[in-house]
Amino acid sequence: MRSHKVIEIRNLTPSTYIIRMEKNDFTFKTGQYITLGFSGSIDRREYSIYSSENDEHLEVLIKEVENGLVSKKLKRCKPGDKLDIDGPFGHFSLQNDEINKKKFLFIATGTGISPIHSFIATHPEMDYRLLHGVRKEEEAYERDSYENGNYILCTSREKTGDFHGRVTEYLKQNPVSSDTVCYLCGNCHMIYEAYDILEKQGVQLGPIHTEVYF
Ligand SMILES: Cc1cc2nc3c(=O)[nH]c(=O)nc-3n(C[C@H](O)[C@H](O)[C@H](O)COP(=O)(O)OP(=O)(O)OC[C@H]3O[C@@H](n4cnc5c(N)ncnc54)[C@H](O)[C@@H]3O)c2cc1C
Repeated sequence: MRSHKVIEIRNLTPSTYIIRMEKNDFTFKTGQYITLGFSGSIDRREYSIYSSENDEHLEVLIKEVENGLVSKKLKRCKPGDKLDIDGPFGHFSLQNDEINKKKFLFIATGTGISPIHSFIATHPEMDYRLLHGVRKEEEAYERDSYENGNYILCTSREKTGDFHGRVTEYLKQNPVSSDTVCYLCGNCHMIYEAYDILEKQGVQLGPIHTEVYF
């Protein structure tokens, strides 16, 4: 376990924030996650790494969960506080031999965009489309990080996104070519449904990568 000093907190919405920490000698493969909590506390939770492999600091994107213990506490952390990190963990990662050869479709709901942000920030030259499913437009976390036209915001509660409806509805109306490599990250309902739709569209199931948050 390592202790990392908080550098800054970036509030993206009233409930969602990014914690930037010192990286020290921590290394990870883009797509992996850490466990995070205040130094000395036994309460820790898993958070995907938002920053790129090459950034000089480490960032996580967190949504405060109603009645949540750790996501609420971390929202109150301040520059200079020490956080304990364990990891990196997980196998949600890109295949080196595919990165510059394949077409990618990333499908994320809510903060499930975090490891995808890390993929794209680490490999900005990738050929990708990103479907981001949220309730409201304000949850389009730092959409300027993605190349114009590659990011499609699907809003289910407002008509303010690029598409009004869930990512799964977008997928049904906009079929995917079978040579696409798909990565899914977010809530399990979206993942199960999107998986079925992609299977019916003939996308080989091997290259579908999933990460279920809870
Ligand atoms: C591999 C992995 C990566 C993750 N990466 C991220 C990430 O990058 N950003 C992020 O914000 N979260 C991420 N999570 C979720 C995170 O680990 C916590 O579960 C979340 O922050 C809630 O913790 P808490 O202590 O605040 O809530 P808890 O005190 O554990 O739970 C309080 C209540 O909220 C419910 N709940 C728990 N988690 C959620 C949730 N995510 N949404 C809605 N309700 C919930 C519980 O069922 C419970 O009723 C990830 C989870 C996993 C497994």
